[in-house]
Amino acid sequence: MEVERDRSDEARDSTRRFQHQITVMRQEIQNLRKHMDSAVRAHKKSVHALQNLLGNISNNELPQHSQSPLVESSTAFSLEKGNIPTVPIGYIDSCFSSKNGTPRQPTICSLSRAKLQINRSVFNNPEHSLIGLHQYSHVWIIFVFHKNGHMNYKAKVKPPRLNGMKTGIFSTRSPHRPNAIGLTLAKLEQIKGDTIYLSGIDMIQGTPVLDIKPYIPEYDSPQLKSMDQLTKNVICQDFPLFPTFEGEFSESETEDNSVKRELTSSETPEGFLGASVYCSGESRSSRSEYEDQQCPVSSITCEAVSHLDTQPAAQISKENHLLSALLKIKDYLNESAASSKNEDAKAVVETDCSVGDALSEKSRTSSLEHAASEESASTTVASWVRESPVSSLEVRFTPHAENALSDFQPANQTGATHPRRPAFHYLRSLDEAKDAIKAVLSADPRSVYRRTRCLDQLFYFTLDGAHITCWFGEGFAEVVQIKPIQNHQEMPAM
Ligand SMILES: C[S@@+](CC[C@H](N)C(=O)[O-])C[C@H]1O[C@@H](n2cnc3c(N)ncnc32)[C@H](O)[C@@H]1O
Repeated sequence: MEVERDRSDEARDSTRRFQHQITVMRQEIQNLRKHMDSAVRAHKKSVHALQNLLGNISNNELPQHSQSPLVESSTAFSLEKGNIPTVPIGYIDSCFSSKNGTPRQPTICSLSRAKLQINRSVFNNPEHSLIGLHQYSHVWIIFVFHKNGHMNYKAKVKPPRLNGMKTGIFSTRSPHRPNAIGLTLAKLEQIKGDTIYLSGIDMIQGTPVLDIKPYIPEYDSPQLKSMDQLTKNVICQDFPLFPTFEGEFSESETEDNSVKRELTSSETPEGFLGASVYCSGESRSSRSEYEDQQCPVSSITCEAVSHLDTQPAAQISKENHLLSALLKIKDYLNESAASSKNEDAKAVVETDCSVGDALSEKSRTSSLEHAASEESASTTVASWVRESPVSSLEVRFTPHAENALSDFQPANQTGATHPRRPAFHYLRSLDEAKDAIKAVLSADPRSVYRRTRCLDQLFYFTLDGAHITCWFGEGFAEVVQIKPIQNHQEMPAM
C-alpha cells in the first residue's frame, strides 16, 4: 500500500512538473511568435519601402506622400548605415526616345533638348525649389541610368572612344557602373513654374532625375583660380631637377648665401622673357650639378623683375608669357613631386607676378585671365578622351532624306499647323534638325561591336519626332531615310 501511495505521489509530481514545463514552453512559444511577428512586420515594411523605391525608378510613378517621402522613409533607412533613400525629383522629357543615337556626352549636340518637371509629391510647391536657379546658365543633372538592363557592371569597361581597349570603370563615364548614376552638365534654357527647360543633354526619355545643382565654375572648374591661389610659396624639397632652360644665366650669391640665377634670354622654349630664379638654401659647393643643367632645388622663387617694355600692350603680352613660363615651371615641379620617391616632398611654385607698379590693374586682370587659361592646360585628362583613335565623321543626306525632312513642321512655329504634317516638338527649324542629326552622327554613335563587326548594317535612331536611318562608310555617315515616329508621344513645344 505504502509503495503504491509513493508511486502515485511521484506520478502526480511528475505530471505537475510536466504541466509546468508545458506552461513555460507555451510562454516561450508565445514570446517567439511575438518576436517573429515583429520581425516579419519590419521585413515587410522594408520590402515595401524598397519596392516603392524601385517602382518609382522604373515606372516613373511616385507614391503620394503626405510629407516628403525622404523624411518619411528616413525611419526605414539610415544614411549612416549606407542606406540612401532616393526619390526621383522628376523624369526627363527628352528629344531622344531610346539609347541608340543619344549623344554620349552633352557637348556632342547642343541642340538636343529636354524638359524636367519637378514632381509635386517631392515638394508641396515644386516651383519654390527652382527659385534662384534662373541666375545660372548651366546646371548639373544627377540621374539614374534606368535603362541599363540588369544592372550589370564590371571593374573594367571598353569605352567607345578607346575602340575596344579596356580601362577602369571609374576612369570613364560609362553608364554601366555600380550605382547607375549619371551626371550631365546641361544648359539651362528657361524656367517656367515647376519645369526647367534644358539643352545639350545626353539623357533619354523617362530618365529619373535625382538632383539638380547649379554649375558654378568657381567651385566646379579647376581652371578658374584667383591670383591668390596662383601666388603660392615655393617649397620644393630635396629632389627635382630644374627644367633645362637654354637662356643665358648669370649667377650671383645673395646675402643669405643662396644662389641667384638670372635668366635673360627671350628665345627660350619656355617663352621666358626675363626672370630671376633663386635657388635658396643651396650652398655654392653643390652648384657643380648646375653646370650639367641639373640643379637640385630646395626653394625656388621666380620673379618677373625686368625686361618689360613700357608699352602697356607689350607689358601685358610679356607678363602673360612670363606667367605662362612660371606656370610651366610649376607644372614641371609638381610632376616631379608626383613621380618622386620622396613621399614627403612638396612642390609648390611661387608665381610671384608682381612686376612692379608700372603695370596697370587692367593688365593684371588680363594676366590673370591668361594665367587661368594656362592653368587649364595643367588640368590633366586621359589622352584617349582628347585624342581618340575614333575620328569624327562627315555627314551626308541623300536627296530622298532631305526631301523627307522638309515635310516636318518645326516646333514653336507660329501660324496654322498642318495636322497631317509630321512635327518636331523640340527642334525649332529644319536647319536645326539637320544640324542636330549631323552632330549626333559625326560623333559616330555606333558601339565598337557595330563599328567593327556590322559594317554594312543600317543604323537607326530617333531624334525628336523623327526616325532616322543611315549607313556608315569610310569616314562618313549617310542619312538615307527620315520618317515620322509612329505614335510619337506628344510633347508640348518649348
Ligand atoms: C556615356 S553616358 C554619359 C552620361 C553622363 N553625361 C555622364 O557622364 O554620366 C550617355 C549615354 O548613356 C545612355 N543613356 C542615357 N540615358 C540613359 C538612361 N536613362 N538609362 C540608360 N542609359 C542611358 C545613352 O546611350 C547615352 O549615349
